[in-house]
Amino acid sequence: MAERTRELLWADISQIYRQICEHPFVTGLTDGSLGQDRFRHYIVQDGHYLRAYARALAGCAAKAPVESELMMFAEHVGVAIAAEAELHAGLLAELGLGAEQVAALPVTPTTQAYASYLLAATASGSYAEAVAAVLPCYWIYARVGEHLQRHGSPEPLFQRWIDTYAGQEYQAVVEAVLTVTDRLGAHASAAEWELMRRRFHTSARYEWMFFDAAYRLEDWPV
Ligand SMILES: Cc1ncc(C[n+]2csc(CCO)c2C)c(N)n1
Repeated sequence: MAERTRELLWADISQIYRQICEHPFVTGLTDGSLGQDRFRHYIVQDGHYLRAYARALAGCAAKAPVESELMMFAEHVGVAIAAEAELHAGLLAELGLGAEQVAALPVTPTTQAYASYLLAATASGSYAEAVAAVLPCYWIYARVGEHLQRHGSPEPLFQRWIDTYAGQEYQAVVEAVLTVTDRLGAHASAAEWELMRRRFHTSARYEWMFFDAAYRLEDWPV
């Protein structure tokens, strides 16, 4: 039997995934060496990212051909806004930042680029393209969460973040999206399959860049 879409897609980004696991931001979460300033940068930018991501998921929901998938993506919109916002508010309070201070911190270049890319891909592409674009966010975090859980973190703040993505509940969410992806890939034309691969690969690159931007405390150069 031919390989499933998920295996073909993952093969394209396995190198990027390894580079994420080896990135000093990610290794710093488990060995405790990640500075709080870098984690704070990440969490603030992630708040901005999640608001855009929720809209990208709403784009997937709007394009879904069946009600079960419309409901699934619509539920994930709620999760991205509510559950993660709660995690962020808790983490930011512990990092000494209030909601007003956070709102005053602008979107930085990589966040802007990734968010804009997702919104464009989900607004202008087919359903299959849209799902391929949002998939790395779900899938890479599930894999990174599992990876980090095996090591654990000496820093309770980092461990809380790890627990969110390594949990069974979250892993089941990702499996449901992968099931949709497999079906879309199996029915895609050659041209549409190439677009799915490209969207998936580009978003995976942005996932690496997102960690890297936080590590560099990225800001606008001008
Ligand atoms: C840059 C970045 N990429 C992925 C995630 C993880 N994530 C965000 S929303 C969502 C699905 C619905 O909850 C998942 C898995 C993140 N937080 N930040």
